[in-house]
Amino acid sequence: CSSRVGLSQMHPMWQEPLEVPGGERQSPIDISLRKSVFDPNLKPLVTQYDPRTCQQIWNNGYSFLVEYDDTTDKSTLRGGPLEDQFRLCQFHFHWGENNSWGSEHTVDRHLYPAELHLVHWNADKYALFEEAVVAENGLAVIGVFLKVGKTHEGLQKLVDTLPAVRHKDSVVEFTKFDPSCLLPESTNEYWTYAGSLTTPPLTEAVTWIIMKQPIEVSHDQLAVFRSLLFTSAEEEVQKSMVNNFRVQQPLKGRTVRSSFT
Ligand SMILES: NS(=O)(=O)c1ccc(Cc2ccc([N+](=O)[O-])cc2)cc1
Ligand SMILES: [Zn+2]
Repeated sequence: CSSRVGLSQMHPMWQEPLEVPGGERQSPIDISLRKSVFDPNLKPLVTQYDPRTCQQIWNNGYSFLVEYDDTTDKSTLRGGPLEDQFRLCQFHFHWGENNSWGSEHTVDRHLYPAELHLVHWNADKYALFEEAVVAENGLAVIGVFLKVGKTHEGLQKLVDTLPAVRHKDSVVEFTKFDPSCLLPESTNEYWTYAGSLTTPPLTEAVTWIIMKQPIEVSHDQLAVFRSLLFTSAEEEVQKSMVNNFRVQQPLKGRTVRSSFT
């Protein structure tokens, strides 16, 4: 998908801008269980992902992105808090240097070792990803927490490809991958709130949908994530790609809704 737009200004430890102009709905946030509000009108999520739209994996110098062909409505998300149909553009992860931290969102301040983001844009309202990115609620990102446990069989195909994209700007073909294998069994229990991209350009265009149930991956699978590099092959000093998460942002009066009591 075309999320390559605007990535050039991104570099590993990009300086955290103190305040994004009009930053009233920044992400990530801490999800407080007692402050979230059950909304009985929230619908079940409907994902329809076609593995044939999976194209490649790209190390963009901040994470690795699995990119999908989003020129048709073959891989879509609708339902949940969403009014429109959204197209899957890419998914990527954020993780730490060890298993004690790495997620961007937290639940009652609980940190997970990693977090998956499935990025979708509103194809009912916009013709291109680039348009949706700057539009209020042009994007919908599903967040899934990762915890250390048994090996995730579906993830292993992806993990085996990572050494081929060790350096920044490397790309490798990656096909026939169905990202629904990375969703928890129950996708009916989630939190949702209005937020932003967690990396530049930090635009406030995202409806966040955070799954309550984490997925389990093995210690060794996470270790392969950490073998990736922020730096390109030409650079003398190689830097391990770890801690690629943003610090938590103020809620600023926003309400986090839950689809469950
Ligand atoms: N971490 S996250 O909030 O899910 C996230 C999702 C997608 C992107 C990719 C991206 C989104 C938009 C742009 N842009 O408009 O220049 C550039 C890169 C960046 C960050
Ligand atoms: Zn992300």
